Formats: sequence, C-alpha cells, structure tokens
Amino acid sequence: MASRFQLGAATGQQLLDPWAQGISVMREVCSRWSQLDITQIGSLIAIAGTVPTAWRLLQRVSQEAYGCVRRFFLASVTIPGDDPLNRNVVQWILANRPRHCRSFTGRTDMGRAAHGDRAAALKKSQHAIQYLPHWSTRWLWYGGCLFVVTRNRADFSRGALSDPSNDGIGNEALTVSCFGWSAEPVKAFIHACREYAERQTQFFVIIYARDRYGLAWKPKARKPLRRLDTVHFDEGVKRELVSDIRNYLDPRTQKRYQSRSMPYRRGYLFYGPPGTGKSSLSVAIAGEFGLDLYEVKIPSVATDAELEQMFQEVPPRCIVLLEDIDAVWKDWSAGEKKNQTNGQDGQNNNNNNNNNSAPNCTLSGLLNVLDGVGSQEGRILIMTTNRPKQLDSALVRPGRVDMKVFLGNISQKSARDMFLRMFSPDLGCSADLDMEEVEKLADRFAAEIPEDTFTPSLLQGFFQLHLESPLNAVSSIGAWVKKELEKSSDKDFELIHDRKRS
Ligand SMILES: Nc1ncnc2c1ncn2[C@@H]1O[C@H](COP(=O)(O)OP(=O)(O)OP(=O)(O)O)[C@@H](O)[C@H]1O
Repeated sequence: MASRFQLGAATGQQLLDPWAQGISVMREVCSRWSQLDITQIGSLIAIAGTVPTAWRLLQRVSQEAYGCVRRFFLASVTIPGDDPLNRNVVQWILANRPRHCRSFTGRTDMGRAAHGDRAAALKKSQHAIQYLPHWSTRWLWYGGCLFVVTRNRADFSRGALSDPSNDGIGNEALTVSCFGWSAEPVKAFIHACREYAERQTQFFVIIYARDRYGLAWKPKARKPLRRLDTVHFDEGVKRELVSDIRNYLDPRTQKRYQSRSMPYRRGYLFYGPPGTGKSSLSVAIAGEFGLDLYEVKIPSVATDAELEQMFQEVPPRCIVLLEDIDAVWKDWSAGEKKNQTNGQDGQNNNNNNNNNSAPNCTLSGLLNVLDGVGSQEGRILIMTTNRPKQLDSALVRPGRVDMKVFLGNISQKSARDMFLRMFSPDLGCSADLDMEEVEKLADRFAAEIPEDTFTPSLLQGFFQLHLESPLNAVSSIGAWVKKELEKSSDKDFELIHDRKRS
C-alpha cells in the first residue's frame, strides 16, 4: 500500500516522462525484493565489468613476476622434445606423480591389444585405452630442492599424441628449473631420471625405428631380455661369436683400433633358412651386452641422404639391424629389368621408383654408410639373410662383414636343449618330475628328431601344442615327425632343404 501511495504521489512531470517513471518503478521493485537501491546495482555491474580486465592484468603481473623470478632466482635446463632424456624425465615424473591425479590424457594405445575383455580381444581392431596424467607444470621436491618442470604447450598441441607411433611419453620440450644460482641440482635431477629409466629397461631390449615421417629414431618396442642359451645353434660358433663381440666392445680394443688408425666398427652376417633364429639371436645379443637395437628397414628409406642421416644419428654403442638384406636389392633389380623391358628409362630407378618393393636408396649408398668417411664408429652392424649367395660381394667383404654366422636346421643336441628349456622343473609345468627324469625324457625326445631336418621354429610350433606335459610331448613326437617328413614331399619344403644344402 505504501508503495502504491508513493507511486501515486509522483509529480506530474514524472508521469509525463516514461523513462523516469520506468526507473522509479524498477527502483521500487528492486528495493522491495532485495532491499537494494537500483543505483547500487548499477555500480555493482560496473565493478563486475572490470573484473576480467583486472584478472588479465593480474595474470600479466604474475607472469612478469614469474619471469623475473626465473631470470634472477632460478637455474634451468631445457630438454628438446625428441631427445631420449626427455622421456627419462617424463617417466620419472609419471612414476612419482601425486596419488590423486584427476586430470588425464586419454588415447588409444596402438601398441597393445585389449586385455581382460575376451570378447573385445577377439576383435582385431580393439586396442587398450591409455590414460596418462595430463600436466603442463609440475612442482616437485628432489634431493632437498624444489623443482619446477614445465612442458612446452605449443609442442603438446601439435598433435604428437595423436601419432599412433608415439606412446604418449615425451615429445614436448621440457624446462627443468630449481631455485638457486647453480644448475648443478637440475643436472643431478636429470641424471637421476636417466638412471631411473635405465633401471626400468634393464630387463628389456629397446628396439628403435624411424618415426613415421622418417625424421628421428623413436623407441618402437621393448622386448624382454632373451638369454643366449635360448637360441639353439652350434655351441662352438656361439662361443666364438660372443667372445668376438665381447672383445670388440672392450674399451681397450677401441684404443687399439684408434692408435692404429683403423675404423672402430664391426659387422656380422647371420644367414640360414627362414625360422632358424637369426632375428632371435640379434635380440639375444643386444640383451647380453646391454645394447639397444636400431632397426633399419631399407625399403622405407627415401633417399641415400636419409640413410646416411639415420646411420649418423645412431648412438656410438648400439646394434644396427638390417634384416633380410638379400630381398631388398633383388626386388629392386627385378623391378628395374621389368621397367627396361617396358621401354622405360632405367636410370630413374635409383631414387624415384614407383615399384613398392623397390628401395629408394641405392646399394652404393648403403656401402658408403657402412664404412664411408662420415660413418659412425663404435656400433655393431648385424645383417640377416636367407640367401647369402645373392648378396653383392662388396656388401659382405671384410670390413663390412667381419664374421659370418650360419644358423641351420636343428640338431638332435639342440632339440634336447630345447626340450629341457621347455620342461625345466623350475617352470613348474612338470611338478611330479625331477630334473633327472626330465633329462631322460629329453633323450628319448631327441632320439626321434632327424638330424638337421626341421627348423627350430617348426619344432617350437610342436612344443606350443604340448606345453602342458613333457610326457605328452614325448609320446606325440614320433607321429609328428612322420607327418612332417611326409609333408617334405611338398615343393615348398624341398626348397628349404635345397637352400640348406646350397
Ligand atoms: N635357433 C633357435 N633357437 C631357439 N628358437 C628359435 C631358433 N630359431 C627360431 N626360433 C624360434 O622361432 C621363431 C622365429 O625365429 P626368428 O624370427 O628368429 O627366425 P629367423 O631366422 O629370423 O626367421 P626369418 O628368416 O624368417 O626372419 C622365434 O619365435 C624363435 O623363438
């Protein structure tokens, strides 16, 4: 009633002015509902309007202040995104992350199939989802110092995480800083990260391959260490090979080579029929000597210059693996001949060839990087082939290949060793049998295997079907051998035999 009376008491001038009348009505309503004067609300809105500007100002000031603190009170080390150290630091941070992390990056893990869900695992396309803690700045204590690690966000948004070959660790430049005038604590922290990462990989062989753009070496897989005694071939040759590599890696050998102006490099050729353990031996050697394996796939190397760059970027102590080297230039020459019969210009084939199987780099390009002037010293080169006779003699001459190792079909002794490895009482699969009994079974088993006839991979296939019981394996081996020998009348099998004999 009071307000109606007040409205009614408005002056004639106000009644004529609709704007003033509207304001006074709003003022009445506001004061009735919120006890506030509308003119005060206007001030509040005006103040609220200044908040974003004030916030931006505050951010600028804090950034400037942080910049000043960094410049005058922080020592820092920046690690490029593609450097292996970058991974080491990120791995350490992920392992020591706060327990209650709430912000993650989710991505499809292209490396592993889905675990646990059987139905999903049957679908070939199903991959696990990987959740990695999402962070751009991380504060942490290490060795009594406060550190801040910042990630370069520009790199982060460049899509590295959507690259299937990227496992989500590393790739963004990192800046590691700590309070103080000296960078020594930062260096100590980075060193600790590297030691941590090395401890994590000591039971694995890390296999590196070129990234999908062919620009840098990236870890492609890590394989559990494989002991050398799990690769069965001539024991004498194995001993000779291991002692040759041990001798080569001895630091005194490097000095001896250098003092005599000899290039410090060593090359090996593993040859033999398919499935005799050439790749397995390469991985086992890498594990035995604690070396990483750098895989070169010649057909996907675009040019000789790229091949040269790849060899220059491998570390001094590592194994460079060139698999099935015979297949590479054989296909190339076949493609060349085909083009020539088609009346095309064979000269163009060296680098820009449309034939998918043809390498884009040349044999002379490879010969150059293997022992050319700019070639990296200290690495071990392993080439594998099924057809050593088809290799260019320049590729396997001493200096490029210093030792040739034949891996052939399995002997009775190796078959016995394989049996013992499969059914060792330590594995718990033959709980009721002691070692002596398993050895007797191994003798019976080996007696059934014809000497140098089956590839070790074929025999491994047999074991895969009888892993649950050594007794079963022994009782089934006779029939299996008979069946496989009958198959030997197949043309393919004869080819393997012929290759072995040649
Ligand atoms: N000598 C061997 N000792 C133990 N296992 C072997 C041996 N040879 C092959 N195998 C087994 O057979 C499988 C294939 O072996 P691997 O790939 O090393 O042969 P490879 O000679 O490199 O074949 P390819 O020439 O076709 O590449 C592996 O699982 C490996 O464990």
